[in-house]
Amino acid sequence: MKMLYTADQTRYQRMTNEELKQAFVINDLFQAGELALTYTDVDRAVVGSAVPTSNPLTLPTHKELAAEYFCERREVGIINIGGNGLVTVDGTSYKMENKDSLYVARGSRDVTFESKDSKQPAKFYFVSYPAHRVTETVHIPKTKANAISLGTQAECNTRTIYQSICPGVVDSCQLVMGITELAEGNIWNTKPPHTHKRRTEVYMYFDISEDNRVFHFMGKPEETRSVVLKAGQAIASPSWSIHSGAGSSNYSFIWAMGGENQQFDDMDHLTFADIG
Ligand SMILES: O=C(O)C(=O)C[C@H](O)C(=O)CO
Ligand SMILES: [Zn+2]
Repeated sequence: MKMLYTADQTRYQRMTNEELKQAFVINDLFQAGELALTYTDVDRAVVGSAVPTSNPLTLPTHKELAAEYFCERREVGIINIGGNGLVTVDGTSYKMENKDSLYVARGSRDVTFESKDSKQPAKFYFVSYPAHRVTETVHIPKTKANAISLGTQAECNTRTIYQSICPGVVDSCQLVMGITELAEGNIWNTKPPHTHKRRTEVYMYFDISEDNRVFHFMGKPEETRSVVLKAGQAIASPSWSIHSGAGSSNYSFIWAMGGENQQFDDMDHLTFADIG
């Protein structure tokens, strides 16, 4: 398991592009036939992916978790961004179509990932946080997520937020997770930007072609930096940092949060007059 140690709110200001990427970006996700895991220092989020091809892949435990099995004291949110697949939790199999979510509760012993067709493999993305109580494992098809439409074409930020793991949909411990999809011709997410000191967040961008990029803005509002990301890369956002992006085309991203509360709307909103 890789470790991601993020930089603090003074040090990031002096970093080069490459140093910012090393401190905040996870860039080894979605390798065919592999399961990847990164343990971060943002609320102890573990960020990973599994792309099963001919064989199923199993969620392993690691020394850093100090646990007999991965979910002994952890919850996991999984979203499939690839072909149809299956996630099996302690003998129960859940069909995972494109953009379906699965919440895996603390105490689940065995978690395995499979693709229906190895030529069009499922691409499972997941984020895990420590969990303080045992809840239930729940499958959330995309159609069951809270769908919130935001933005305007004139401001290039027409988008739909799908909240699939959040209070009212799933009883989770810390985790709040979902997908934001930008409509064609729209490029801005999280506009205007915000922070939320109560929670940290991880964004993973996808559904953008190889020759396009998302310019992700991070840092203290008055001292922002951009990090240029391509499809399949994730970026950790400490509680003091804005997290917003503009793409060279439209795209989607998965956001996941952990921390003090689970209130999606508990944000410290900014205006562009606050951004430097
Ligand atoms: O486009 C948006 O706005 C978002 O997707 C916002 C994120 O979900 C977020 O940052 C929640 O705190
Ligand atoms: Zn946020």
